[in-house]
Amino acid sequence: MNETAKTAAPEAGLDETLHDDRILILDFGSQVTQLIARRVRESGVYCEIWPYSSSAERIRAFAPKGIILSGSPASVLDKDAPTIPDVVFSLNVPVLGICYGQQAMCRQLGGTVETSEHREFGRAHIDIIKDCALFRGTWARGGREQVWMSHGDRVTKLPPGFQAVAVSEGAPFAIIADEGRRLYGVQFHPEVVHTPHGAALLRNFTHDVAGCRGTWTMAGFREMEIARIRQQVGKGRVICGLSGGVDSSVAAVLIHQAIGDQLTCIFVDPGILRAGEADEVIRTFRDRFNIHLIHRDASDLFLNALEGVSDPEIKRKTIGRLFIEVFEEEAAKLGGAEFLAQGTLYPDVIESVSFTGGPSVTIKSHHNVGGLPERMKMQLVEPLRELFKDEVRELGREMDIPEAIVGRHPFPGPGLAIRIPGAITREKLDLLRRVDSIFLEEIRSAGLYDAIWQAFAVLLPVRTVGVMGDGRTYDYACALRAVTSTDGMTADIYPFDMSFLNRVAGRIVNEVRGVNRVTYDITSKPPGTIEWE
Ligand SMILES: Nc1ncnc2c1ncn2[C@@H]1O[C@H](COP(=O)(O)OP(=O)(O)OP(=O)(O)O)[C@@H](O)[C@H]1O
Ligand SMILES: O=c1[nH]c(=O)c2[nH+]cn([C@@H]3O[C@H](COP(=O)(O)O)[C@@H](O)[C@H]3O)c2[nH]1
Ligand SMILES: NC(=O)CC[C@H](N)C(=O)O
Ligand SMILES: [Mg+2]
Repeated sequence: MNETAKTAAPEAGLDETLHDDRILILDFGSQVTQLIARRVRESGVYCEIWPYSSSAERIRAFAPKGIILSGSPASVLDKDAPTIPDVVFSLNVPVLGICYGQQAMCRQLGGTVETSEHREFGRAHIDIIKDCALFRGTWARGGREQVWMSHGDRVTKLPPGFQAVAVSEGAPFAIIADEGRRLYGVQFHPEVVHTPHGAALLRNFTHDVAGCRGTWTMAGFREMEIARIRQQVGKGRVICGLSGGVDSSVAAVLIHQAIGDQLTCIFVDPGILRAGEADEVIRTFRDRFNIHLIHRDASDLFLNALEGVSDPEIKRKTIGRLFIEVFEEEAAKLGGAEFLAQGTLYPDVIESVSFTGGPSVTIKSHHNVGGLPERMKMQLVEPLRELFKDEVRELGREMDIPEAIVGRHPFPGPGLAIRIPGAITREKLDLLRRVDSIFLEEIRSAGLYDAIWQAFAVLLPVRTVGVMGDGRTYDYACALRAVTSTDGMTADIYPFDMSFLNRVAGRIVNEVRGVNRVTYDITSKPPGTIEWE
């Protein structure tokens, strides 16, 4: 998805000694590998996800204190099934195999795996038959525990040195251990919330078994990153596209702390922002930070280029290209800049190195990435490329960035243009701004803003018949969308009370002349995406 991330990924590892407690997660393609990383980070331990096919040299150089093997859609019984690199077992560090990871470990170390009649998907129970370092303090012998399973294969014979420590109906070897070599395997998924004590189990692995101290904090990260930015940039000049959103604001403040006046931020008004947004961003930033900020009104440029464009991908690419053009123009006015700062986050990096390796399908081109590397003369500075969104927020709070910025819902660079299916017009933009403001105003006054990941309105390209004040109307319909999420990769709809939706719909139809119908989008992601285009 993210070309820039592709270039960042190979050396995404931290070479500093500040965080020498690190766990390596080898990805075999499970849908939930990212959750393993989240749980490990939450336990205060730095970790990275690498493809299972990573080279032995890289793995050795990373010097992990422990290795976790993810699940996989593959079966170890498949011809050409992915295998665990030998180096994993020669580093003398603890290893935890999860589901496929357990099965592959068993097979490679001399056990047997078979396809089972007794497939388990979803909630299951395991019986603990022995005590084990992996769950010391959490579970004990004799207990019956709830876990989440998703497997068709199972281990049927253990490799030498291993013992079963827990069993389930479908998996006689639900947890296995070779305590001497510190090798562990679980058939279930401790990383998902449906395994209630899964996080504690992973914490036991990283802390008690692997001996990590849990020193990964945002304060430590900030110091390390400031040093790294200084080293990369030297005396060079950096420009940072500042949207007022969480990622670019946190990146800008961090870079400013590192290199001060060598940084110039550029806020572009592309004419597709929400009501009052440009003023608000400029005011908040100028009041609060002493960072050089250029405000460029490029609304005519963007709106003229988007005239008559109805294809979502063409809209996105046009917007992406114009952003770069404007950044380059502004950089030239400053006498040139060697670096462009971006708020790339870890999910972008992970997606680009996913297990399949090959090009994944393009669902949508994010405005700030498509074609960037070939065109750019500037080198990228991406200080947040190892963080998840909630970590970025924590870092922002650590640096005293106001809650109004840190807690903001994400807003996409292509803005309202991708919330008006079909060609956009100034009239439609104006209608959508008014609908959107009412929706957000009501969300704020109901105290729901922070419980929602992102909320917005979409102006539909359909007119419907209505009756108002005994007269006929023939106006636009709109859709409201509100979702919960932790990283934007998957999302659930926010379950508003009907009375809330009623109130919002009533206000929209009464106050926005030109809109006479309101719907609520109840599609989760997947199968939908968050934005409509
Ligand atoms: N109006 C804008 N002016 C300048 N740069 C922008 C603008 N909109 C987006 N960008 C650039 O595009 C990048 C990606 O946008 P994105 O929306 O992912 O991040 P963000 O706006 O910083 O944070 P958030 O995800 O919270 O909205 C930003 O980090 C910023 O560098
Ligand atoms: O800066 C951005 N430029 C883009 O081109 C873009 N497209 C989607 N988004 C945001 O990403 C998250 C996931 O969105 P989707 O489910 O629609 O892909 C949601 O938070 C979206 O708002 C974008 N952000
Ligand atoms: N979730 C997994 O790792 C599944 C592994 C393997 N595909 C199985 O069905 O058992
Ligand atoms: Mg944004």
